Amino acid sequence: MSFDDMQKVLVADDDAINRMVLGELLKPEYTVILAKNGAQTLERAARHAPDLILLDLMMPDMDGYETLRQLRADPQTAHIAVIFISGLDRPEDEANGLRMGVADYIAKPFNATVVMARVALHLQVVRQRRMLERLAHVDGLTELANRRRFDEVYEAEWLRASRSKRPLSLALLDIDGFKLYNDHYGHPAGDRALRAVARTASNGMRRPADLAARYGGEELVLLMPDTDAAQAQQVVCAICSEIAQLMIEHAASTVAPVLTVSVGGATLHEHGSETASAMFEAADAHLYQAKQAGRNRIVWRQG
Ligand SMILES: Nc1nc2c(ncn2[C@@H]2O[C@H](COP(=O)(O)OP(=O)(O)OP(=O)(O)O)[C@@H](O)[C@H]2O)c(=O)[nH]1
Repeated sequence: MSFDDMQKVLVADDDAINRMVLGELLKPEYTVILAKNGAQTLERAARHAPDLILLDLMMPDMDGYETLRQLRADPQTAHIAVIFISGLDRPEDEANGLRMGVADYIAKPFNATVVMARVALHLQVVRQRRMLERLAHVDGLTELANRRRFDEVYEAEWLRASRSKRPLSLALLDIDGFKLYNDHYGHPAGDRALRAVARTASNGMRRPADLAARYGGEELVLLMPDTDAAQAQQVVCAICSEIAQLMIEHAASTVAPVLTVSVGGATLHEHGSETASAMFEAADAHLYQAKQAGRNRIVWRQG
């Protein structure tokens, strides 16, 4: 396992000896981040995105409860698993912590083997949760985001664009004559071609906020926040050329000797007053026009 693959544990304790003991204990197996008070915990949690926080309940200035409340209030740190560590073995502290959603509660003085076992257990839960989230959001064949993920992101980006009056571009990309391709080369070859097109589309998206998703069958959707129509068409045009340059033979195509795609696009502009679904329908109508006009082309509208 490389250093980067190691899960990160943040140890928050005002007592230097406790920090050192816990740090030394965890260091062989995890990347350890130390914090000596609540404020440092919040700052380091946001900066390092640890997988788990061991949080001392009794700290001066900001105690564990308040630190936890502030961690939960920040979307960046809200989902980090927390284990409370307390010098007082009081059942009400344990109950309060669990009620506030902490994963576990360890009473001091702690036993090293038990601490390690509990940390390992909760980090395993974190890994499993991430895997489930990934499975729920990723399309198995193409490994692009799936339709559910796209719907979530599109809704959020559309609201953000309307509020900030920044442009938002959306493109629907559909393989030309894919039924003929499957009929001619077989379904497994169709799957391979679809994966290659998906990879090319995804590689062609340049910014971190861009999203390529599989919308259905052989239809992909590309979402480009903060991108105007001219910029988006440039990106999409480059992706279409890359797809043609894959030179995936398509002998049955009525369009070209290689696999091509058609694209319908729409851009939400500063003055746009439509809804997210109307914008999607506009892109879909343009895809239909691109197909009607002979395929292997892009039709775009600026709204
Ligand atoms: N191999 C493979 N084929 C798929 C997959 N999803 C959808 N398809 C096929 O894609 C084809 C889409 O057919 P149509 O909607 O008629 O579109 P088309 O043949 O591409 O024709 P145009 O889009 O009009 O150019 C169907 O034959 C589907 O079976 C998939 O995951 N793998």
